[in-house]
Amino acid sequence: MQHVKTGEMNGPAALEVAAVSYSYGTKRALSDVSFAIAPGTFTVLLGLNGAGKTTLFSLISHLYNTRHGSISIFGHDIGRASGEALRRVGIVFQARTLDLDLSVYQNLSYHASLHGIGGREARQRIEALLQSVDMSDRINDKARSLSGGQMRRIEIARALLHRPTLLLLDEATVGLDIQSRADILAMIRKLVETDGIGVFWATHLIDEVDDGDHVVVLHKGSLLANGGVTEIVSATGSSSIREAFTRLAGLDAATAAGAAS
Ligand SMILES: Nc1ncnc2c1ncn2[C@@H]1O[C@H](COP(=O)(O)OP(=O)(O)OP(=O)(O)O)[C@@H](O)[C@H]1O
Repeated sequence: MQHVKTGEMNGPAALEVAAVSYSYGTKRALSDVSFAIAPGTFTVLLGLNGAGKTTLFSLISHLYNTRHGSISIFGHDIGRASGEALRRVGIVFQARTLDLDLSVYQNLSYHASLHGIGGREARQRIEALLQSVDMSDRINDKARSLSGGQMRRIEIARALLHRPTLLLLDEATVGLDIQSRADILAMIRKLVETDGIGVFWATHLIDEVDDGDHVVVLHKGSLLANGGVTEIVSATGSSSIREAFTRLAGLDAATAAGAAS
């Protein structure tokens, strides 16, 4: 297997993962993973099922303790200064997490109050965010009545309520139709452009990667590449990111094709 590491950064990284390993009992899920992502960029965490993406997200969000290695967010260590680190992060988990029996507004205002945001301020933020995810007309509807894509939009709005500077999304488009997938991805890319929010987008879908993206390639718990798409493509002597990924992960054609859709 080839390994590609590229890219330099000045100042504190939005996210720095240093020599992180994690095991479930005897099952090794992450092996000595190190990379950093710059503030305000769209970075793709690309890996097939079982690569370790959700495990890494669980460590970054402090659901699991990092026992080997360290993780910091804008220079704040997730173990030693978890409050400082986590208030800069918004997270959309792979599994659906809305309370189906509450309205859209109630789901969001509950989350706002967890962050100490209440009253008129909460209402204003909720209305502005619902507008930006194009869901204003559903504010009083029960979450249960929304489609999968609409629920994802509400989860994204919720993750942005406390104004994080780094947004993590774990397989955010899973289970959605092609149009909803494209809409959600475009919406998130626009956030990076207009609001300067950094995004760390985990996916197994190579067609979600754009030429200008930073990509972190994870395979069977190991980091295989970390850099710009064009850097990774040229460093592997490939003609596309799909071919680069196939080469890096040592995949056969059938497995690589499965990463397309
Ligand atoms: N709770 C657990 N107990 C034991 N092994 C686990 C557990 N969770 C994950 N694993 C294993 O750890 C490895 C990484 O899993 P992880 O869910 O992090 O990968 P992933 O890239 O998110 O995959 P997917 O896209 O399928 O969610 C896999 O081999 C998986 O079987």
